[in-house]
Amino acid sequence: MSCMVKICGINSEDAAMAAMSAGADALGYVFFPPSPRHISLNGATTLTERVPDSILKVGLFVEAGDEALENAIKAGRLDMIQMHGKESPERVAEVKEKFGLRVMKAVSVSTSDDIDAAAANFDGVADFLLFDAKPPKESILPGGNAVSFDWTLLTGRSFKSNWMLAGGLDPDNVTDAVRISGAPWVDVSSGVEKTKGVKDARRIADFIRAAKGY
Ligand SMILES: O=C(O)c1ccccc1N[C@@H]1O[C@H](COP(=O)(O)O)[C@@H](O)[C@H]1O
Repeated sequence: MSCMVKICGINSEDAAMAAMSAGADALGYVFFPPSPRHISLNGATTLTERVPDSILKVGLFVEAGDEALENAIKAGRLDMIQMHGKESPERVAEVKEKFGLRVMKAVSVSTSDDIDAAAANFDGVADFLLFDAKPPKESILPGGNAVSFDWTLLTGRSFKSNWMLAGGLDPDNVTDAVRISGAPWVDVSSGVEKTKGVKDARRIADFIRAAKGY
């Protein structure tokens, strides 16, 4: 078992270095001010200078407008836009066309109907689908809540778009998550932190080792 890994919520040089030296395939920058992982445009510019082109730089946005996208794309030299709000299929297609970048659409999952709806609306429209758990009612964040969903909902499913599994993954459960779901990619934030918004180098390394089956 081996899969590709995105470490999300990278907001310090230590975190970026820990992820890259452990073998991360993609880094995520959160451009959503309410998040404890939020990174400024200047912060993204500084970090990106240390990231080789071989590592995918993904900007996470929640219902962002064109100007915010444009500024962050330039600052972080982004390769992919992660849309983690209630964006429509039309908006996904528009952003792809306007900015010429890959787009990943996050989908909140609690039942198989949610996966069917995502497939109907976004499969083949977004370059990547990102299956994440539905946020708890009290959360102000649409993701990054350390909540998982039933991975068997994805067992045996295939999509035209590439896809990632997210939500409550950590070094202890990612092996099972990949085996059960068949995910080609995993995405993690909370599960590799020591405190909210602060990444833990050891947990990042353990997570990547487990996901890739080293
Ligand atoms: O990480 C955040 O703060 C965040 C904020 C707003 C939307 C999404 C966010 N994170 C994404 O949520 C999933 C699951 O994260 P976790 O591992 O359960 O903490 C992941 O795709 C993050 O990129």
